[in-house]
Amino acid sequence: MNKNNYEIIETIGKGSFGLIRKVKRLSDGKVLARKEIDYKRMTEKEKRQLVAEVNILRELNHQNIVKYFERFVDKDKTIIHIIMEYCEGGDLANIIKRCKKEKKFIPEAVIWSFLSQLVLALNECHNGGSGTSSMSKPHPPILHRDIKPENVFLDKDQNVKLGDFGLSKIIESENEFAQTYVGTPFYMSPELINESCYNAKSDIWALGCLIFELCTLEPPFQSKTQLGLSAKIRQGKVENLPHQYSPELNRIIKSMLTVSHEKRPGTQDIMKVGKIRSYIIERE
Ligand SMILES: CNC(=O)c1c(C)[nH]c(/C=C2\C(=O)Nc3ccc(Cl)cc32)c1C
Repeated sequence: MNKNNYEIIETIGKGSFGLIRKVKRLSDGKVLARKEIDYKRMTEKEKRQLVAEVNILRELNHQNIVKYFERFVDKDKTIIHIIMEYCEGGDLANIIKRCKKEKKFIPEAVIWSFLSQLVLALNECHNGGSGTSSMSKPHPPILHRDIKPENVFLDKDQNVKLGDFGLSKIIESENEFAQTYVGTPFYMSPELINESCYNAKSDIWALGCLIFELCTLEPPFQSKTQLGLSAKIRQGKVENLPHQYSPELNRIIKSMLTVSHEKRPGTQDIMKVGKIRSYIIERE
């Protein structure tokens, strides 16, 4: 297969990496998304990360992770094309933007549904394909490392899809951790500010920030300066959610924003929480 097997419908996203296009597969008319990455100016390390991203996507097969179909390289233009599932609902950053504009909060039931689906997606990554609704072959733990509203997508049925593993990493050995920090400063965890290692609980922190932002339409920690932001993250004081949200939702978000990553819950702890456990049982 090559890029001529697809017809471009429109450009749907732009990022540091390149473009995301909505395309139609000519063989059967299926609508898909094509991420186009120009590797011309990439360092060897960035090229290795790009190969890692594709290899990770190929390993993961889960209904809450964007599905990978194929990839091909256009050597003349030094562009790699990654074909993935199309998510008609776009990303959560746009949902948050629209809610702010319309001064509307997201209903609690939707928040629980998004949280449950993302915990299942992260469980798939962290626990090597052993989780519920996993269709992946067993694989080493995978850290996403850049969970944020721009990297979470919705399909036409309001199913949530964790996407863009552009900064993700396979942890090949027990003692291996991702060393350098990457990702979004707003969602940077305390352990990273203290120059510790990025680990699975750092993804949980970022997920807690994301769910908090879905409820309040603002990130939990904000400052005009990186220094001020780091101080607030280290302090870990989390405001209560708006009154229409339940104490149970407040509790689970605050638990995910526990400063000590050792005391912070992992995916399997969160999956035991009432409403999430019910969601999982109902879905099986
Ligand atoms: C304005 N753009 C959109 O609403 C939008 C839509 C309808 N889909 C997307 C993005 C993706 C999409 O539809 N499938 C994807 C697979 C992987 C990645 Cl990294 C991104 C996507 C976007 C950004």
